[in-house]
Amino acid sequence: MSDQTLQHPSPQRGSDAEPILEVNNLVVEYSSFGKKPVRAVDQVSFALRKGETLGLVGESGCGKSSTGKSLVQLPPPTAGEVLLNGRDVTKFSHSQLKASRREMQLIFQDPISSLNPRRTAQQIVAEPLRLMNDPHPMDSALRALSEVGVDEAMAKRRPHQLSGGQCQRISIARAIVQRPEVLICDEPVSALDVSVQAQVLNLLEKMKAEYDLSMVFISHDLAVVNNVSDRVAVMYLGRICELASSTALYARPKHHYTNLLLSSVPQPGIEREPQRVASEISAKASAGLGCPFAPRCPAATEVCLSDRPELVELEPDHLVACHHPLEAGAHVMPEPVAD
Ligand SMILES: Nc1ncnc2c1ncn2[C@@H]1O[C@H](COP(=O)(O)OP(=O)(O)OP(=O)(O)O)[C@@H](O)[C@H]1O
Repeated sequence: MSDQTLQHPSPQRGSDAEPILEVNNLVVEYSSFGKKPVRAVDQVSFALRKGETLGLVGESGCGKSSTGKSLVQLPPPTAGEVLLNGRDVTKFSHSQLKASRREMQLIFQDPISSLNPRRTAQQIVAEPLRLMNDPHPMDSALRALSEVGVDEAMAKRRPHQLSGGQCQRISIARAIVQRPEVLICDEPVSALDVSVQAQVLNLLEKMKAEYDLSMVFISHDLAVVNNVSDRVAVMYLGRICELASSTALYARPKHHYTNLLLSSVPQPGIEREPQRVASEISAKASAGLGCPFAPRCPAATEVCLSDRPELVELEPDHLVACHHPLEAGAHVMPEPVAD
């Protein structure tokens, strides 16, 4: 298989697989002086099963990055639990947190700016190894870099002398040498040229299999998320609105927002009508009650404006937060609400 072709993820992990990470009622708020705090993440709960890749998808600003960063306490969440192997990292002391950071590594979107510009690739990867008391950190760094496809000549260069794809390989090596159990990848390929995206995704897959990692994969790109994930959580305005296996979610979405996202992926030869929404529903929903998607939802009714739907398991391993979930086989654009 060519290095540019996307390989498929490992076989799906069953719902009985043990969770390595459990997130309960996570809230992230940003405060700025004299202003009302912005609630970026609102009561988000999910479990990451051992060995799986869980995709986190949604439009820009829905809270994906805030969720990912708060898992590694950068910054810590405003409320909620983050249980790594059953231990709540939000309650950790400074030294416990330092030790646990190794277990959960974050890969950032912009690889060049996430690396120290004054260090060579080899020094960057050697740094955590030194902290881990590796007796030969520079040699080990070189081996780790070679494993991710960075040769000795490139290892002597600084980030600005390398391409985005090469820098992302260095970020992956820096994370992997710390032998994490969980990798949180925040839009790891969206800043890269399309031609190198598949190479980096394949490298992540390879590292995941080799080092027995579990992964949270954050992206706004539905196609990328589908390719790499065992299960997918869809976020809308700070909340998870649907969570299911990638096969079920893409073939039989139950939430109208997931359906809208899937329908807006351009398909050759298919033109879709834009959705219209009743102005009365828009006005009521902007009061902040009920379902956050109601102003855009073609199926919204009174109950959607007054009661916030909880995320419930409608089918085995398929969770939806909706008062009027789509029936099986309804993966088409529903009729818009009349004005
Ligand atoms: N440091 C911050 N201070 C204040 N508001 C923030 C901060 N970071 C994020 N936000 C706000 O929180 C909300 C969620 O942002 P977040 O970056 O988590 O979303 P996202 O889904 O990852 O979007 P994107 O893909 O565009 O990064 C947005 O309204 C954003 O403006």
